[in-house]
Amino acid sequence: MHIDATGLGKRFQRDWIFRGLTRAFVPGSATAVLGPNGAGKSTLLNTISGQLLPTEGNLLYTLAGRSVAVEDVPQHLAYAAPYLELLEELTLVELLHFHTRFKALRPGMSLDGLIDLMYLEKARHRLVREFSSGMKQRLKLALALYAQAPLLLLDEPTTNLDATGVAWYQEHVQATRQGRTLLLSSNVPAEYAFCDEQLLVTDFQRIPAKD
Ligand SMILES: Nc1ncnc2c1ncn2[C@@H]1O[C@H](COP(=O)(O)OP(=O)(O)OP(=O)(O)O)[C@@H](O)[C@H]1O
Repeated sequence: MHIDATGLGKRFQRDWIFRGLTRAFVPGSATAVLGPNGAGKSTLLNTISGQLLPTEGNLLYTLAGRSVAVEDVPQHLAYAAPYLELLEELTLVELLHFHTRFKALRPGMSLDGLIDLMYLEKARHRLVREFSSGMKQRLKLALALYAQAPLLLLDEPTTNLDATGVAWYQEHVQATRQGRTLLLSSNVPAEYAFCDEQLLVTDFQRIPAKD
């Protein structure tokens, strides 16, 4: 998906979180959205995903040469973030069946294939609520990475992962990023080292107020 942000700004009450952001995000690119805690990385991802309305500026989405209305962006989007919860009252297999009714897996990937690559074969019939935080994170990431979605947003993707989990993430993000538009919010170099673009949110916080 091609995304054109023009003069994008977001304000909560009187505070501008970012302002004057003009940038294109293109298929095949991976952009690391960087900045210290509270800088506005998640706010920017949520604005680009269409879940938060910008206070000013425009976002235009184009897919295969056709414009996409902001309300239709979710159907083209896969999003993994610490604040997006899993349905923990389901078993792993139940959750995968439920989730993939709304968000199909990419061609060639099956539910069993996904369970295998997450190393969760023994947990097929366990409630997700009983998973460790690292198992839950691998599940969130696998659902996003292997979704059939041209726009991929990852917020702090290695949260709760140990060194093996981080290596697993690096392998699978590389295996699935081709042709997608990827934005990744992070403070951890191991998460974003592969990204070809960087966007420092604090660069968009010193814009003089017009009002
Ligand atoms: N719904 C909201 N209403 C008011 N203020 C908000 C809201 N959401 C976020 N903020 C504020 O916006 C600022 C940016 O928050 P955000 O979560 O985007 O930062 P972040 O860079 O992702 O931080 P972190 O690295 O800690 O995850 C913070 O000051 C936060 O308190």
